[in-house]
Amino acid sequence: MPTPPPSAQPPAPTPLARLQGQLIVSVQADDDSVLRDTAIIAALCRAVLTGGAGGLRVRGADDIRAARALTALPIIGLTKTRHAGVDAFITATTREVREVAGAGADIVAVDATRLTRPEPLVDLIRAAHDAGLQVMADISTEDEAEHALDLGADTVGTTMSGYTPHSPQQEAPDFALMRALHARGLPFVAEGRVKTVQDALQAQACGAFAVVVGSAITRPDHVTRWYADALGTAAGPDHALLPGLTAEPASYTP
Ligand SMILES: CC(=O)N[C@H](C=O)[C@@H](O)[C@H](O)[C@H](O)COP(=O)(O)O
Repeated sequence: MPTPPPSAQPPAPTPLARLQGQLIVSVQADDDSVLRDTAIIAALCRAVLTGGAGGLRVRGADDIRAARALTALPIIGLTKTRHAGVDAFITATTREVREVAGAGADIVAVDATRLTRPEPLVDLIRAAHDAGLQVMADISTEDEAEHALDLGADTVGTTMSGYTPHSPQQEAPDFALMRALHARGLPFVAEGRVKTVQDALQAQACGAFAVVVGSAITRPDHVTRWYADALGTAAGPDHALLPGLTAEPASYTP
């Protein structure tokens, strides 16, 4: 039977469509963490892919390239940069959008809050689409979500709730925001302080089309701190590590 012409074939699902219902694992390490090393990030990516992650969220060109070499599953890429005089820090410039695209991400996460920003959000969205990437707009409120989607973002993430002064400061994921987005028919990824399987299930029940879990899976230093603080046994690295060893990254090259 002859192969149908390309136009007759169904279009390939978009990276976001492939993430529907999936667990996305954010594999990032803080700059002052001993885990802040691309080889370690790559090993963590392999571990979570083995465990059943349906996608990855990865920061910085080197780590995105390392993740790309491991999987064809969707990768959400981002940068985190403190820009002089402004507050937005998640992929806030078109140069960084292109850097994330060049490193092989499928989706770019951009700061879509109303924090002060170096470049207009609409320019970031356009740059991403021009580079063939979908856009996940990281927001902290319903209004920010609506605005980002109006400007052409492909989805929003609740990532920034709790990290802007105008959103609720709380330990739990922002389920109220999730419910509000769902009630307005706005597509969203649940992200931010999803710490337990129960949290992830609740996020799904609130209408999330995918759930991102970061620290609870890939930041053992943070998770240990949660337990130690709760038990009242927290000791600093000076107490725990032998002289000469620090909690600083071993071989990080920015
Ligand atoms: C606010 C901010 O900078 N969030 C960052 C965004 O990429 C990451 O540091 C978080 O780990 C990620 O959002 C996942 O969240 P959690 O680690 O809580 O599961």
